[in-house]
Amino acid sequence: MSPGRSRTPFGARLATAMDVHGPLCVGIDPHPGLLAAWGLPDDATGMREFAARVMDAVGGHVAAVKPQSALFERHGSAGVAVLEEVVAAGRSAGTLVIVDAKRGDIGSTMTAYADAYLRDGSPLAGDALTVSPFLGFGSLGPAVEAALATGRGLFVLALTSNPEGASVQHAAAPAPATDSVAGMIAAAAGELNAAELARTGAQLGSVGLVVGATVGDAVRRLGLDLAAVRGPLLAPGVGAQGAGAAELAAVFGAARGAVLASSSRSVLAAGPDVSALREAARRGADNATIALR
Ligand SMILES: O=C(O)c1cc(=O)[nH]c(=O)n1[C@@H]1O[C@H](COP(=O)(O)O)[C@@H](O)[C@H]1O
Repeated sequence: MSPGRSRTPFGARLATAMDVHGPLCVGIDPHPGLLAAWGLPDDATGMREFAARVMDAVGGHVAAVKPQSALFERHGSAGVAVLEEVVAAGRSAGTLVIVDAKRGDIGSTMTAYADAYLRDGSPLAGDALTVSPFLGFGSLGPAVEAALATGRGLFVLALTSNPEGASVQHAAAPAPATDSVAGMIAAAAGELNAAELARTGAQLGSVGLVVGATVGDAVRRLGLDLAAVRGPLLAPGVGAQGAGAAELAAVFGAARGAVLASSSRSVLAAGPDVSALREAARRGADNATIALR
């Protein structure tokens, strides 16, 4: 894939990858407990072997992988070097890499995060980045600009899978708006996608949302029109956090065609055997395909 402005936008690349492999993203979360279960040391060498096995198993076989940055950062620069290797392995395998670093900062420092995670040639730049809009959606401007300029994508936290998220994300926006905070985030992403899709003619924009598969009836209760976002909807919470096929179908309704279900521990628990991992990912993708049909 050639870097730079000529690259097909992330939303279009993700739509193709989901068509080919099914709507599953495999999270690469080297938790200490998983390293122990795989007989690996809790250090950078253990994480390197862990990540290499996951990439051997699923690289070229799933729509996307999502390395969780904090779990690599635990081992400092040696751990971050392993994260960089995962990004490079995804590129070699032709598998989209969503770096889950949940970055968000005031504009001037957001520019530096954008440079680290969304610039061609940066060793930490995958195909998309998770970002936090809770310093104001506008603070993400430098990331939006960098992502769209380089054919990358963003997943903006909107309705997160953890129970504590509701206390902020379900809150009503300040008057005169009537939307919830999550609704305002969805609307802002939708505006960016409308502009991108008007330019490119693609079906799916590059500014996605994170909406946990565990959020129950929140989408309906808050009146969110997720289909109107016209961007990908990353749905963590499938597997270890308790959501399954029924929850995926119920949470996303008419927007289900844009959903990329995400599972980490429930797939990784099948390791360390590479073929067992690949089989677990296959099963996850098949289940997501059926649930979101
Ligand atoms: O942005 C994320 O990836 C994310 C958002 C969210 O709302 N909930 C959530 O669980 N995640 C991430 O998704 C992964 C879920 O892992 P499992 O619960 O093991 O499938 C973790 O890496 C979380 O940090």
